[in-house]
Amino acid sequence: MDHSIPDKQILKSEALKQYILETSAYPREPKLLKELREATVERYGNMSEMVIPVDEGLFLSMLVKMTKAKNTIEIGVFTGYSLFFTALALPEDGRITAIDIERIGYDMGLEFMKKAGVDHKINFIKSDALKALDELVKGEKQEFDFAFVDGDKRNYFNFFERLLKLVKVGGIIAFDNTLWFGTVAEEEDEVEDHMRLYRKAILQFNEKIALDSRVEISQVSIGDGMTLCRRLV
Ligand SMILES: C[S@@+](CC[C@H](N)C(=O)[O-])C[C@H]1O[C@@H](n2cnc3c(N)ncnc32)[C@H](O)[C@@H]1O
Repeated sequence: MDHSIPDKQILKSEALKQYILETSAYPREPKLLKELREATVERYGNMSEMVIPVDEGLFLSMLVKMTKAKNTIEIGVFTGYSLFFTALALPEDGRITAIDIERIGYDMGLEFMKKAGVDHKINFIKSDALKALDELVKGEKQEFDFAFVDGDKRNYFNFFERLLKLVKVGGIIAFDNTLWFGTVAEEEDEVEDHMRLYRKAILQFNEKIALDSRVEISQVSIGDGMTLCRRLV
């Protein structure tokens, strides 16, 4: 009999992903978030895949609560599914600065956030994220406790440099999609052309961040991969 320990690869199949979603994620998804997720699928079809999965949303919510974050920042809003999770997790006087180059998706999500009574926590900035971050760095000093980055993969390291100035020492900067649909572990010629540009950017980002002594990191195998960076200096 083979008693060897199997690989620590948790998601072996699509069926296992569905098991996680159906057993522990969907039953815990707040009603208005479910409505927003479904409305996003209806309006955006395949593009709705950009939204973080429900289990990752629940993880994000728990991170915000565990770190007792009050002032947070998000890059890449789309229809606001991850933003909504964060806004619900924040205390009543919490604040989230949300940046996206487009506003149309946010406006759709905002209707659901208003119904939940959390819209007052959100400061939406319609801008290219790098430009907005540079302005925040130059502007009146403010410290964020937590950051979630989910937009413009090519600029992840540039965002990281700015966020290191904006997030407090001990604060968390979380980067989404750091496994880029699993393509980080595939050869370039196995990867579809339209996925290659961001795959390359994510590969470079992952290598750089792994060696960066200014942060402690943890690569979490949830959703499409989430890398947590805790600022050390
Ligand atoms: C993956 S979606 C965000 C999904 C969202 N976090 C969620 O889970 O519901 C990425 C978003 O980043 C935005 N984006 C892309 N490039 C950007 C840039 N340079 N500056 C700001 N936002 C950008 C896009 O408009 C898009 O809405």
